[in-house]
Amino acid sequence: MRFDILTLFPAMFQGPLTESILKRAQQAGRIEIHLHDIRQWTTDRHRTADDTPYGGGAGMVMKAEPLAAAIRAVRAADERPGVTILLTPDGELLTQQIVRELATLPRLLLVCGHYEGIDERVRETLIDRELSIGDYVLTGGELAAMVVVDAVARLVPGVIDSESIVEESHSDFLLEYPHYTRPAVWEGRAVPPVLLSGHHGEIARWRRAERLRRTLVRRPDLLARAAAAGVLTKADLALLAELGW
Ligand SMILES: NC[C@H]1CCC[C@@H](CNc2ccc(C(N)=O)cn2)C1
Repeated sequence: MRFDILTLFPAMFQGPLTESILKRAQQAGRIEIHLHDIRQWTTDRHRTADDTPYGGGAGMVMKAEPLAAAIRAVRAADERPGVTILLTPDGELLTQQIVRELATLPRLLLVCGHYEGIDERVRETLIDRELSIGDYVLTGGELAAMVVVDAVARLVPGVIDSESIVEESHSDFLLEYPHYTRPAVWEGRAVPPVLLSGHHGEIARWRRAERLRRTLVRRPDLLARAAAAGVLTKADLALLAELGW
């Protein structure tokens, strides 16, 4: 899978995309990440990428010409079809379901805005989808783009071992079961005995019950979505009834 990131600050991506899992995934050729400095497509001496807003008001707006030229040039750089996404607080809220959908694409172009926004005419003509990582405003779209790359890349086959994806949080709307490792007793707190029993069926049932209980307590909204999606078994529903759901 190929990611193209269009930004005014490519250097911001050193670190999250050059360390650990994403670095290894790139070295293994599972994913490609290409950074593009939007200023490369400015044409004036001052390399102007933003300007004052029509209608007045504070702040600056990203100019249409450089951004449009950058998007068109980057799209043309690879024949794989891609979806062009603007990261913005006004966008559709990112969920694991959307992440899974994006992970099936051959290519993603992520546009990182800055200032007060980007010229609306670019949004109307060249942006396919607008996504938000949450209801808060950041200084730029770069951190949001890193979140999207991280969440999507980890679902690309071969990037992480597929077992750990099966029962993680939000995979089926439910939260994760609690995790433990050695020592068996830590500061007087013992690991739940069932996990040391070696009874794999009981362990699976205990973990499923923990996922349901934690989701009920912490994120009842997700439980409703799980029920609507039909991912709750009869056993799940019986247990939830016991828990008062
Ligand atoms: N009008 C402000 C807005 C104009 C366009 C550029 C963004 C950059 N900042 C962002 C980007 C994304 C998110 C998010 N929640 O995904 C938050 N903040 C700021």
